[in-house]
Amino acid sequence: MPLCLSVEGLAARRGDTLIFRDVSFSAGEGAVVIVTGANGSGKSTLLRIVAGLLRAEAGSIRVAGGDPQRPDAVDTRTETRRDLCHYLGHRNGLKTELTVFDNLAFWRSFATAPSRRHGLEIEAALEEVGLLALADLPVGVLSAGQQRRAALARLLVAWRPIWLLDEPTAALDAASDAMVSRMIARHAASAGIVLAATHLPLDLPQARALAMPGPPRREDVGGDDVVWLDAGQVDGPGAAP
Ligand SMILES: Nc1ncnc2c1ncn2[C@@H]1O[C@H](COP(=O)(O)OP(=O)(O)OP(=O)(O)O)[C@@H](O)[C@H]1O
Repeated sequence: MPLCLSVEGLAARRGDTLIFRDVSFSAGEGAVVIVTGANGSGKSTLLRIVAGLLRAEAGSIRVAGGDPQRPDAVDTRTETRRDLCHYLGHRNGLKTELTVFDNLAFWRSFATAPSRRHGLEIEAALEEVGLLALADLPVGVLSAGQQRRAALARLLVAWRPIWLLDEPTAALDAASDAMVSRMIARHAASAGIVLAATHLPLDLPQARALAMPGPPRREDVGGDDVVWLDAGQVDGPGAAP
């Protein structure tokens, strides 16, 4: 059965504020979903919840399907949602004092499931993002755009089926935007799933938009009487349907 990420009736609270509710979508292999919405509408929050970094207020997230016999060896019966996702947040997730190569060597060993096919070799990933010549420099001396490109190379050195990308083109020049579009298209074409929040239009004809609904009005959610599901009812990682 093909891999599928399904989000149903998701709601999120930050502090005392209900940021959004009733967010539902599903994304199968090859899907690219672009999350759109105003500043503060909850795009980052949504990605962090799907990544398993924040609890939802209500709703369910399921990753089901996958075929352990295929070369990508995705097994949603044994792997957690966290294992299946690559999350690229606003921060790059790189140690500034380590070289670009050593950062990627860490991510390659950390993010690769033992049974899973490997991603690209580090040199190939660096070539892909145009950083091969800078492999031996500490990340801290790179420009902001170069650091973002090194972070994008993280996605390539360990293959994980679901990419969760928060403003992946932040700090990148126009030519690099096209590189990100290419990376996303290639990942989708190799049975991956991409959920990306971005303010920039990416050149991805197959992408679908998921517009964040904006904060619910108090009268729409029943004022103080509203009862939200316990966050524990959100399905755990890798739950079967
Ligand atoms: N730790 C927190 N405590 C309280 N409120 C928070 C916290 N983190 C985020 N928020 C609020 O949650 C809302 C959603 O933030 P989020 O970062 O998900 O929005 P976004 O759509 O990604 O915004 P942007 O387009 O500006 O990146 C914002 O109003 C933000 O101020």
